[in-house]
Amino acid sequence: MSCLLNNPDKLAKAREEIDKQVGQERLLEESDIAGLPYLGNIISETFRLYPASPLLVPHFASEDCVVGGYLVPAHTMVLVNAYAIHRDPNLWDDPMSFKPERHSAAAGKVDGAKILTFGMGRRVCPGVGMANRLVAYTLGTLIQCFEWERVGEEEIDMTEGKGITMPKVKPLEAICVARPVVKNIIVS
Ligand code: HEM
Repeated sequence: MSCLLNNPDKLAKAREEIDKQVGQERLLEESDIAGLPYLGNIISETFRLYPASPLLVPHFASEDCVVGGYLVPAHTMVLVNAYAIHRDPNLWDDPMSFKPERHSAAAGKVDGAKILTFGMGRRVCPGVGMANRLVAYTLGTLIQCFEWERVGEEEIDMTEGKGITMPKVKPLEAICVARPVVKNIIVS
């Protein structure tokens, strides 16, 4: 939501997609999510720039192994810096910009190996499907039901605080105004 408030054109595009696909007469449902690719692109782009677990979870080499050409001796703790990989200019065009369009089918499929928000391989997060659905369902419903605006002219402060899940230093404050669907649902 912070990224969208700093990029109102992207928020408007997501709202248009939801209005076209779902409308204002009923609430968005889980089954609508597959038909909302732009919403999915927004979530992928947010997970790229702000992975909730930027160093994933510590791994431990039980025996000597070679990863990407580097010897990892037995009993070494390995941390994967997903945050740095997701902002690596060798991997991403204009890496610091919030561009959901880069994940679109039209832009070509993003190599899944470049996005490590949920880890990868044998210990990949088993909750990935549930997490993606919940985030899409929640964000999609917030966009469908309310007009969102920044409190003032200033951009939302995205400064990252201390902590393993990268909290924002300044919690998000925003203005929301109910859209017609809220009245339609409550009245009916
Ligand atoms: C946005 C939400 C979530 C994010 C970003 C996330 C991210 C991660 C990451 C980075 C790991 C470590 C992968 C690794 O070892 O390299 C992990 C592991 C795990 N996650 Fe999630 N997760 C999310 C939601 C969930 C949900 C909803 C569940 C359960 C319903 C879940 C259950 C687990 C479990 C059990 C593991 C340990 C897997 C293992 O070590 O074999 N996660 N998650």
